[in-house]
Formats: sequence, C-alpha cells, structure tokens
Amino acid sequence: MFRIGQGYDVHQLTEGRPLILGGIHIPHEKGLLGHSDADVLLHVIADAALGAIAAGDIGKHFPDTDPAFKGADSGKLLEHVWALVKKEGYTLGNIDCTIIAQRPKMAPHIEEMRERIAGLLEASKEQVNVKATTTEKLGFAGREEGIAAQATILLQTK
Ligand SMILES: Nc1ccn([C@@H]2O[C@H](COP(=O)(O)O)[C@@H](O)[C@H]2O)c(=O)n1
Ligand SMILES: C[C@@]1(CO)OP(=O)(O)OP(=O)(O)OC[C@H]1O
Repeated sequence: MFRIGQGYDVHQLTEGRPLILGGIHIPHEKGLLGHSDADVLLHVIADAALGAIAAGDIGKHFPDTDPAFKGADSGKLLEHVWALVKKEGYTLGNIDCTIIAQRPKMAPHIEEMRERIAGLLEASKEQVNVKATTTEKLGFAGREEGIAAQATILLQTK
C-alpha cells in the first residue's frame, strides 16, 4: 500500500540568525526566523509525512506557542514525526524536495542535506532528492526576504 503527501512552508530571512536547511548549517549573512531553528526544508518534509498518514501538520504536533519548542532542532521534530509514520506501518518510498531561494547557492550543500535527510528518514540517499531554484529575483524569495520549500513524499508499507 502507498500513501502520498506534500508540504509547503516559508520562513523570513533576517540578520543575526544561522541559516539551517536540511539539518545542516549553511554559511550566509542571514538566517531564517522562527520559533524553532526555522529549518524550512525539514519542516516541509515533516508536513509531507504527516499529510501522507493524515495526521495534520507540524503546527498541530509542535505548537509555536509552546516554549518547549523554542529554538528546537527541527531534526528532533522530524524524528518524532517519523516515529509516527513507522507506527502506522510505513517506510519511505522516496521524497523529492525543492528549496526556493535567490541566495545562497545551495548546490554545494545538496549532497550533505540528502545524507542528513536520509539518516532522519532511515532510508538511503538514493531515495532522497533535494533541488533548488531561484525565482529570477521576483517576489519575496527573489528579494531575499525569505526562503520557501516544498516536498512530495511517497510512503510504502513495510
Ligand atoms: N539558491 C539556489 C538556486 C538555484 N540553484 C541552482 O541553480 C540552478 C538554476 O537556478 P534557476 O533558478 O535559474 O533555475 C538550479 O537548477 C540549481 O541547480 C542553487 O544551487 N541554489
Ligand atoms: C516548528 C514550529 C514549532 O517550533 O515553529 P516555527 O519554527 O515557527 O515553524 P512554523 O513552520 O512557522 O510552524 C510550526 C511550528 O509550530
């Protein structure tokens, strides 16, 4: 049996924060703002997985009003989500993600992100794709006001 899910999220870019994407630190003059570490890529993966098992979204599981999640490592949040996925009897088929950012260049960091995500989803790197696109300087991403991400996940029964 298969289940499909998708996720979309946006976080604002601001000075004085580290840029964490896909569970890794990316050197940049700005970082993403959020209640957690604001790792927009891990957030969409968690949302896609929750969507696939019809379990709502990360805001439902980890409210941004709960001090327990202030500065949270999104990898820990995704681990919790993945435990729910496994409890429902599913494993990863594959996941495809897109980061929408004018800057910085993601290409040098993609392989490390894939490895980190595969580790969190207890899968192989070959089951995980991460890509990036600019918006040709258009809109909030193009003005470097924020970074968006989206993901589509396919789960399969063990
Ligand atoms: N932040 C980004 C954005 C894009 N890339 C890579 O550049 C390619 C071309 O981007 P376009 O927006 O002009 O299509 C894209 O396919 C990515 O390989 C990137 O590394 N980081
Ligand atoms: C991850 C959570 C929880 O810390 O906070 P944020 O980092 O603000 O992220 P967002 O995607 O806005 O919402 C989900 C949250 O509840």
